[in-house]
Amino acid sequence: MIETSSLTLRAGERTLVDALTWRAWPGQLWCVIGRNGAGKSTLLRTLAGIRAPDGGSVSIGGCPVLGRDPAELARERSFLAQSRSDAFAYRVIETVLMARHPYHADRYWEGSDDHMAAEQALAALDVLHLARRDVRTLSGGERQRVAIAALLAQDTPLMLLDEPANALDLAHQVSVMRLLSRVCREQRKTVIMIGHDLNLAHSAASDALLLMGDGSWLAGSVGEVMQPPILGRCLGHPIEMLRHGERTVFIAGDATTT
Ligand SMILES: Nc1ncnc2c1ncn2[C@@H]1O[C@H](COP(=O)(O)OP(=O)(O)OP(=O)(O)O)[C@@H](O)[C@H]1O
Repeated sequence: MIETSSLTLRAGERTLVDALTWRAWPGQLWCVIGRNGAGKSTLLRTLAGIRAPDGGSVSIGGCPVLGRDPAELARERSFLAQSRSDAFAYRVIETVLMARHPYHADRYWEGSDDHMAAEQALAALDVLHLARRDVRTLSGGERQRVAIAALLAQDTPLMLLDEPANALDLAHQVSVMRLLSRVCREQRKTVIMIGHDLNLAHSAASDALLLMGDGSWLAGSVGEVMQPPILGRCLGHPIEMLRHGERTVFIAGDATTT
């Protein structure tokens, strides 16, 4: 479980998040929603313990994230950054095996269990066939799926993902959302992801945290907070919600009619 207490985040003169007191439980998949610059990535980095809060605190499993032993923290939470650069010619399998290092207390080399976890994660992301490739030769979407595979292989109770659907084609956007939803449900993990696609978010998430851009925020179940008037205020554009069979579909409304 991750929780924040009166968490405040600032950037220059702006308050991005004001006094966020919030909890996410095992089995929940939260989507963080807000317009560009609202503070979503800043929040996710703070939840991961990579950035210090400007006020308040973040705890994972009941212990503050700041000051935690890095190896211990890496067994508690994994983090997918919005972008990455590959300076070295690692093979795909090696980049995923690196995610297993938090489990190596007294050895450097990976064991057969690590190889199995890495290969299973690559297969789940449909990139096992790329295992021997130099990561620098991958397409943007392939590289993103390898990064998500590394997160799965890290096998932490809490997964934090900054725009996991970035660079993915439609089929992989849907399959990655289904995968995250499944690991949440079946393995009782907690997933917090940032996403700009309301339809993907609604299809996968159980809960949503809306950052309104002025420091205020709203947290609740998807049914409670993913409502057109609230989303419209959050995103600065009218949103319409349609029913299509069993599905809920969000579309951008006509700004000139409001
Ligand atoms: N060092 C800094 N000084 C001033 N402003 C900063 C600094 N670092 C970040 N910011 C600002 O903080 C705000 C929040 O940035 P953040 O990356 O968290 O936004 P975001 O909601 O993830 O946006 P996006 O949807 O574009 O990814 C942005 O307006 C950014 O320009």
